[in-house]
Amino acid sequence: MFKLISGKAIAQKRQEDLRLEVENLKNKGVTPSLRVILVGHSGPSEIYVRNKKRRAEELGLDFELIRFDETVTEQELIASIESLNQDQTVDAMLVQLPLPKHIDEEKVVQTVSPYKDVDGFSPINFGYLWQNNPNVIPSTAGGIMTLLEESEINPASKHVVIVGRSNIVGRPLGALMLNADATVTMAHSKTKDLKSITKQADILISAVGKAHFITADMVKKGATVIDVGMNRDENDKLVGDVDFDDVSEVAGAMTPVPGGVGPMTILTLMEQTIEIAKKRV
Ligand SMILES: Nc1nc(=O)c2c([nH]1)NC[C@@H]1CN(c3ccc(C(=O)N[C@@H](CCC(=O)O)C(=O)O)cc3)C=[N+]21
Repeated sequence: MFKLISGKAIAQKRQEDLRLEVENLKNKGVTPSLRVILVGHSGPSEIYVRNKKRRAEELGLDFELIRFDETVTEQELIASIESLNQDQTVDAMLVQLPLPKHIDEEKVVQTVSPYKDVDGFSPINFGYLWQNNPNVIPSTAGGIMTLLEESEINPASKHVVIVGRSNIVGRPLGALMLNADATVTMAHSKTKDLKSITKQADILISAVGKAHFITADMVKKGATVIDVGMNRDENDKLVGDVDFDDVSEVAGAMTPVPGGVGPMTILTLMEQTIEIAKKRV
């Protein structure tokens, strides 16, 4: 029996509860506010940010996009973050990644106040997460946990294999899975004989960024497969890392792209913005 896990449907279902929460907060005089800093005009970032804006507005959040040209200096960017750190009307912010090469991403991420860091990328929030005492968590990883929970797939005592070790997905997801009592294997580009490892996964998560990367021969029968990839194929169509038609023949449950992890990322971002704002009440 094969189950398609629709992140889009789960996010929609939770969106209504969130809207009511925002209404409640507004009645208490608090409108959760989110600022997104976007540098440059890369196609994918434009789409992700547009989706964030749309969801935020549907919920009635105070949302503002702060744009910089790709020639912005590191100093200018940091000054803008520092002013948001000070701004009492701002609950939460994030700097859309990746940044142009002349800007030190680490330095930028470290400038965001840990209290307003809705992405959970600041070293302090990362540390809390790895100590099994999470505060704000990276939204893609958090969204995947919600998606599994809503699908009644409990990672406890399961073998979870994560392919990809980025700071925005693989690493934080590893921590969340460990916190949820999974046995975790983190595989990556230097892993030898990847297939022998992915084949052992009860839950396989791919966050690699290569179309058709995960094929049926890498998947155990009945496994849950979560696709974090956002790639363009030969025909410029949005596809994940997982060869969907091939893998759906062996997997027990799977997320599609689009409509899988992406909408859950945005939902988690909204949830966490609201959580931060609640502290003001
Ligand atoms: N500081 C920071 N925080 C992030 O959360 C962050 C980031 N940088 N950089 C890039 C990744 C990627 N990401 C996505 C958000 C929405 C969709 C999304 O809405 N996807 C839709 C479709 C999108 C489309 O139509 O292209 C879907 O999967 O159904 C995908 C990916 C957030 N990220």
